[in-house]
Amino acid sequence: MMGKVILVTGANSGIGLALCERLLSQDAGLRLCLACRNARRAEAARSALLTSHPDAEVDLLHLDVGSVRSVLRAAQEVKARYDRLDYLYLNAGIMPNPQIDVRAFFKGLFSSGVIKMFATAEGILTQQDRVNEDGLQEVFATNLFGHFLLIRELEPILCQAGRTSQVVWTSSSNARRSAFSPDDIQHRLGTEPYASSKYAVDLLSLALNRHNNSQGLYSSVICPGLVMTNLTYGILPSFFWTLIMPVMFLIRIFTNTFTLTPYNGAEALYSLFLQKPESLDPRAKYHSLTSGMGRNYTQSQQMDIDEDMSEALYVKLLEMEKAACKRLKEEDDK
Ligand SMILES: NC(=O)C1=CN([C@@H]2O[C@H](COP(=O)(O)OP(=O)(O)OC[C@H]3O[C@@H](n4cnc5c(N)ncnc54)[C@H](OP(=O)(O)O)[C@@H]3O)[C@@H](O)[C@H]2O)C=CC1
Ligand SMILES: CC(C)CCC[C@@H](C)[C@H]1CC[C@H]2C3=C(CC[C@]12C)[C@@]1(C)CCC(=O)[C@@H](C)[C@@H]1CC3
Repeated sequence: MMGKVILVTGANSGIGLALCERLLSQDAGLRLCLACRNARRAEAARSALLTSHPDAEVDLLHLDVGSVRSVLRAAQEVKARYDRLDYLYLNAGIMPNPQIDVRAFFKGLFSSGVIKMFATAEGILTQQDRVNEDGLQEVFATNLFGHFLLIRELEPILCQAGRTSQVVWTSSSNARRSAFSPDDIQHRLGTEPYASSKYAVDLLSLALNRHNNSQGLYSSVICPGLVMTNLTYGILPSFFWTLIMPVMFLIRIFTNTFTLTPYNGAEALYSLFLQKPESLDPRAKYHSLTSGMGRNYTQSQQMDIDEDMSEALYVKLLEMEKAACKRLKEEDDK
């Protein structure tokens, strides 16, 4: 019989790769599937993991989570390869063209909300989104919709009698209700597509629990804190982050959300792996935190979400799923 199978999206770098490393260190008998869009980067990640865990079973799966066709293809492949899926880590994410509002940053620095600003980036960060080949907003498609389709397609192996499975989303403390509009779930009209997409992740996770717990599928969300990865190197160049690292360690004394390394950032993802899914709170976000002394831990915090909004989003996503599949079928029939 096949051992536990874990699929991680965006596994070739940053937090996703650190999670894979930590999972294999805990249990070398796991079967890991790295779902990545770039074959070269995926192969490099696999080699790195096999260097530290030579006997591990590490598979590669081509998945561009921002493309409907790629998601449907990848899901077929997963169902053909594995007869079970125990953990699905939905970690791939993007923040294109980020911009810091320098004036708002300095204003925030001398306000009572300074700690919150460092923990959530509220009011100082915007992005420029674009429309992808499926006609969807790219941030929404990558951070949320592609992952939603993947879950829906993988339901037959996620929801099996007598077994539980766990979906874990890498959300963010940047997720904010005021950045999300139920009438514009793709955030076509605003300048905070990242905050909107992560808030939608929080809402969707709640809806998934409502609809799927009875079939053994559980969903949770985590925030890794501020971590130095390719995503943050897109906000400020890596040399700048290195230059201000002493300041960052200083800030960590006041806000334990500056986890900084991918290993620390993966703490909450890893801690959920060690817990029974039934014992987790569907309304909580699990935060990776690191104290001023460098101690890693996970702490849960109640999310600012409600059932009605989460259900409304779920219904809209189901409609979009139908439309997307219909469109692809028509394209194939041509
Ligand atoms: N770093 C931080 O401070 C924080 C990060 N997060 C979240 O953590 C998650 C991981 O990001 P992080 O490790 O920081 O950044 P990285 O950029 O290092 O990792 C992102 C991963 O997602 C992959 N990815 C992006 N787009 C797609 C796509 N269309 N299809 C498949 N894979 C894709 C990337 O692949 P590729 O290498 O090909 O680009 C990469 O492997 C994201 O969801 C992010 O929003 C949340 C809070 C804070
Ligand atoms: C510390 C330095 C002197 C100045 C850094 C200022 C900003 C660039 C950072 C302050 C708070 C940071 C932050 C994020 C990005 C960089 C900051 C805005 C995130 C938005 C990165 C991605 C996430 O998902 C969030 C959890 C981060 C929240 C804090």
